[in-house]
Amino acid sequence: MNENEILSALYQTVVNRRDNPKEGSYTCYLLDKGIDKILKKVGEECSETIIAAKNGDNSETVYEIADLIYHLTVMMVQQNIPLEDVLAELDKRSEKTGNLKKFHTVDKNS
Ligand SMILES: N=c1c2ncn([C@@H]3O[C@H](COP(=O)(O)OP(=O)(O)OP(=O)(O)O)[C@@H](O)[C@H]3O)c2ncn1[C@@H]1O[C@H](COP(=O)(O)O)[C@@H](O)[C@H]1O
Repeated sequence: MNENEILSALYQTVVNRRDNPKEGSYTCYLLDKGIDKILKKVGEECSETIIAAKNGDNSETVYEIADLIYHLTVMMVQQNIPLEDVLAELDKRSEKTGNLKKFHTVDKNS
């Protein structure tokens, strides 16, 4: 699969699982459990990503980032957030450079 298509294919798979539940699907299990379970998993995978990065273990970090992206995708579908909205927001930001001042005006020492 083309690298640029991977995120949208994952998103579409999750939408398909929501619309056509499949036995044995982990995605269906999460969607069935609901938002609290999904957010708990997002938090867990986020923490595991942080720990892997802190340990300097890049292959473990890559694995945890993939877990995090998957669980964020399930969250987006559950919340009816189109992938295009996130991509559009990133694209909008890419038009602007030199953002340091705007984001760091409060504490000059941090
Ligand atoms: N990318 C993923 C993906 N990443 C992680 N996982 C699953 O996420 C789960 C997380 O594991 P954990 O050990 O943290 O959790 P657990 O103890 O198994 O379960 P709980 O804590 O959630 O109860 C594992 O079962 C992984 O297999 C994923 N499951 C599915 N996908 C994608 O979703 C598609 C559809 O999968 P199904 O919905 O299972 O058909 C797959 O082809 C993939 O593209």
